[in-house]
Amino acid sequence: MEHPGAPKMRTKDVSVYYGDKKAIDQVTIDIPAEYVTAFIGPSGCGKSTFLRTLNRMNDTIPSARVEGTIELDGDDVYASSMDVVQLRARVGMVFQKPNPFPKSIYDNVAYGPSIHGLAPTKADLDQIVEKSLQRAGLWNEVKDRLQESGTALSGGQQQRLCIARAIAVDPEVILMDEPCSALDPIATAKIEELIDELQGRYAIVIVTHSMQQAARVSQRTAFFHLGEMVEYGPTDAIFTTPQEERTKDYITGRYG
Ligand SMILES: Nc1ncnc2c1ncn2[C@@H]1O[C@H](COP(=O)(O)OP(=O)(O)OP(=O)(O)O)[C@@H](O)[C@H]1O
Repeated sequence: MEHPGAPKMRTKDVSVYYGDKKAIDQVTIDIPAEYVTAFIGPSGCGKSTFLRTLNRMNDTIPSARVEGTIELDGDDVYASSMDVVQLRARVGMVFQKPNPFPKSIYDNVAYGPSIHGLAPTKADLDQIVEKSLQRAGLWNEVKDRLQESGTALSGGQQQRLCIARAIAVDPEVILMDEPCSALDPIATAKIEELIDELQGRYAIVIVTHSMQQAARVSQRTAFFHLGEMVEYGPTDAIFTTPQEERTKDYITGRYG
């Protein structure tokens, strides 16, 4: 790695349509390899839509169409040769509502590495499960109940389980779509601490409604408005010396 801000993903002139409606207009951005990048902006401005283009989650929406180019370490994400299952292991995703599989805690984490052939033996798999749960800050809370259902955990624990599940396949990028919006303040603080610990190991992109959260967890912030990326830069600069009028209006609470 040349420097922490070196790009992991690059998008160029990315537009996204739902049918005839344009939801994202020509977004060009470099996502740094070792930073947390926050996407902020008012409701409906396209943050989630753009996030989902990065690992082709929009493929699951029949009316969605993506134009422009997106690269992951120089690989064209939308190339016909791109294996989407592999892509989503390299670019993992954590959703707004924790969505563990209705399986044991162990199986939730073990499933990905098993289907991707990352664990030749049961001992290897055990080790991946333990390491992933540790990294997700959940190991101590669940180590004695790995066979219990993932859905029996609290909301905050379920979200950390989903992060462990993403980590287990050794991703390069983790996309988080408002990962704390269904959580209480204590569970939210734990996820924010966790993001801090994971920073540097993975490129992390987080969509958040909370400017405070963006300021706390990210090193880079992109401000979206009406499908455009209006401004992008170091988080401190976006919040203290925004260059664009629309960014200024948003961070001072004039709309949103
Ligand atoms: N599956 C879909 N089909 C059609 N239109 C959609 C779909 N998903 C989103 N949109 C539209 O695309 C635009 C951007 O939505 P998106 O959810 O990406 O914005 P957002 O900034 O993430 O909003 P929020 O913060 O409220 O989640 C909105 O006008 C929305 O109505």
